[in-house]
This record gives sequence, structure tokens and C-alpha cells, in this order.
Amino acid sequence: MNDYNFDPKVRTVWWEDDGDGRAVVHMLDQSLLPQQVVYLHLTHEQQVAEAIAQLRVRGAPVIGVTAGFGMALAVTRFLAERDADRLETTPAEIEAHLAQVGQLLGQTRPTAVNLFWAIERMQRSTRQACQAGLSSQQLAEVLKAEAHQIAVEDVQACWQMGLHGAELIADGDTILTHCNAGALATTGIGTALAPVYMAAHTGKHVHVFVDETRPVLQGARLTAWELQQEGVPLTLITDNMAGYFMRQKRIQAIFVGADRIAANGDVANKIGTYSVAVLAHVHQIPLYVVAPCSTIDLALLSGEQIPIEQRKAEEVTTLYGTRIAPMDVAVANPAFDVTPHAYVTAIVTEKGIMRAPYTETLRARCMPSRQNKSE
Ligand SMILES: CSC[C@@H](O)[C@@H](O)C(=O)COP(=O)(O)O
Repeated sequence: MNDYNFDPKVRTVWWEDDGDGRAVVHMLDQSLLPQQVVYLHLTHEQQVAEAIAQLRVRGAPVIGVTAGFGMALAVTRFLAERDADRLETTPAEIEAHLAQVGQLLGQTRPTAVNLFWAIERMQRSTRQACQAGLSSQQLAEVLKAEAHQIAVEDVQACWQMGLHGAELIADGDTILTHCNAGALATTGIGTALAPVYMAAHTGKHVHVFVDETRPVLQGARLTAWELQQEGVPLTLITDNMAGYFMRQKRIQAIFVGADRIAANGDVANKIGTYSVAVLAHVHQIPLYVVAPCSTIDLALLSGEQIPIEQRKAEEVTTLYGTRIAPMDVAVANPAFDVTPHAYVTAIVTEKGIMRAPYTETLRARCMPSRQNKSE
């Protein structure tokens, strides 16, 4: 998949043509990890939408990649069905179909902006191909290539974030991370964990403290598993232990990912990131946010405007299907929170390390790569 020196041991999502005009999106079902390593083979955009909504695939960058593959899959499937019925399909009909698929996918997870970025990018490619007078088959090929390009760029961005972020890690450091912003959240070596892998790969000794990350336990289930696969030493802690270890001076830096970053540098990330950031601020521990430019939403001036996904109560009232709370209890379950930019020491993107004030730097460095190169 990439031209670099080391590949992640986990593979999240990829595309395959079966040779008969049928396409399959393969995906590691992260909702079953670490107990079961199961791969899904998706052939319909409805299945792709269900997989995103149910956290079978999760983490902002790979949600974007999956949306790209889902849209390419939708076109291939649509054309194959119409062919089987001996119906001609115009590019305009494909464009209309993709508008519906974009809506379907766009309803799955409101906070991760990579989802909308990828949907818009695929729709822009469609428009341009239609304007250029391409045939329906050619349009399907263009969309497949665009989806692959999104994945390739993700791999490259992860690598660059790793290179830049590793500069912030000293030999012997212990890093705290929250949720999973590793290879499982991307098609490459991750965002927040990319600097850790890069530092370890270049001979630095790094230890990672992993917040379990209630309610869905991405830290305990995914980050702990992923770091084990990659041979990086780790200590799993519950979320409410982070302050204890910071006070004991056991943590030298915090690395987290992001689901959406507003123009002023406010960061939406997994619920609990804000609490970690406040603790880090009090203990004067640097907090680094590592995310590709596709996670930056320059249309939003501040984090106040970021939509926060509210998920179902069962994620809080149950653990692995076992009820842990009394029946009929009132529950709140926001999946993300916003960390104000004042608590963010630096934002690391594939374009380098950026520090406050963020607005101009993010705009200058990230704006060009958020646009489609063919524009
Ligand atoms: C590189 S992933 C960055 C974020 O997407 C990650 O930290 C996170 O919050 C994921 O949340 P999730 O609900 O598991 O999709």
C-alpha cells in the first residue's frame, strides 16, 4: 500500500474489484476488537453507512476514506444493476444517485469533518467528469481513482505527521493518549500515534499511557491492542487516573487526534479530551493535537460551532451487553467535546508543527490541500 519503510500491522479498509464488474470494500470490524478479528466484505453503500454509524470503522481520517470508497462502490453497483436490467445510465443519473448516497453517508456521524470533506470531494469529481463529457463507465473509473487517491493521501499525511510529531518526543518519554488515533483510525500509521511509531522506529524509547476512553473503550479495546501489535510498551489506565499520573510527573507529553478543528484552533475530539487538556494545562504538560489538514474546518470560526454527536444511552448503561445502570435512568452521551485552543500546545499536521495564533497559519498551510487539485 505504501512506499515507506514500515507498514502498520493493522489494515482498516481497502477496495477490491472481483473482476466481474463487482466491487467489494473490505473492512476490519473494529466493534469486535480485540476479542475477534473479523473482516467485513461490503458490496452496498447501505452496508458502508451502517458500518460507519455502528463504529465498525471509526476515527476521522478512515471515516473519510471509507466514505470515498462507499461512493465509488455505489456507482459501480448502480451501473452493474442497470446493466443487468439492460438499461442505459447517463452521467447525470449517476450524479443524482451520488447526491442521495452523499446524504445517506452524511447522516452517519456529524462531528468528524473528514466524512463531509470526502463526500464533497467525490461529488466535485463527479461534477467535473460530467462537465468534461465523460461516459458513465469513465465516470465510475474516475470516482474509483479519486477514492484511492484519498486513501493514498491519508497514508502519506500520516507519515508526514509522524515525522513532524516525532521531533516533539524525547528518548525515554512517556506519552498519554486518549481514544484511538492510531493506525486503526486511518489507512496509514495513524495521527496521534504516528509520532510515537516514528520515534520508536528511530530508536527512541517511548512508553504510552492509554486512557481506556469510556463509554465505548476505544483506548482499552483498540489502542492497547494496536500498540501491542506494533510492539510499543504501554500501560492501560482508566480515564479518571490521568490526573494522578500527571501529578506524579509520570507523563511528559499528551498526544491526541481530532475529529474537527475550527479555524481558531479549537479542537473537537473524543469525549474526555477536554478534561485531559485542563489537567495537562494545570500540570504544565504539553498537549499536542495531531490531525491531517482534512480535519481542519476553516468555515467554522470557533469550536462553539462544531456539531457534537449524541449517541445512544446503551453505550453508557451497558458494558459488553451487560446492564450496569438501573433501568429508566436519565443518560447523556455526547461522543465528543471541544478543547479550547488555549489548552493546545501545538497542532501537528502533514504540513508541519503549528502554534498559536492558529487562524492564519492553518489557513495558509492547510487551505491548498483541502481543495481538490483539479480545481
Ligand atoms: C485519527 S482519529 C482522531 C479522532 O477521530 C479520534 O481521536 C476519535 O475521537 C475517534 O472517535 P470515534 O468515535 O472512535 O470515531
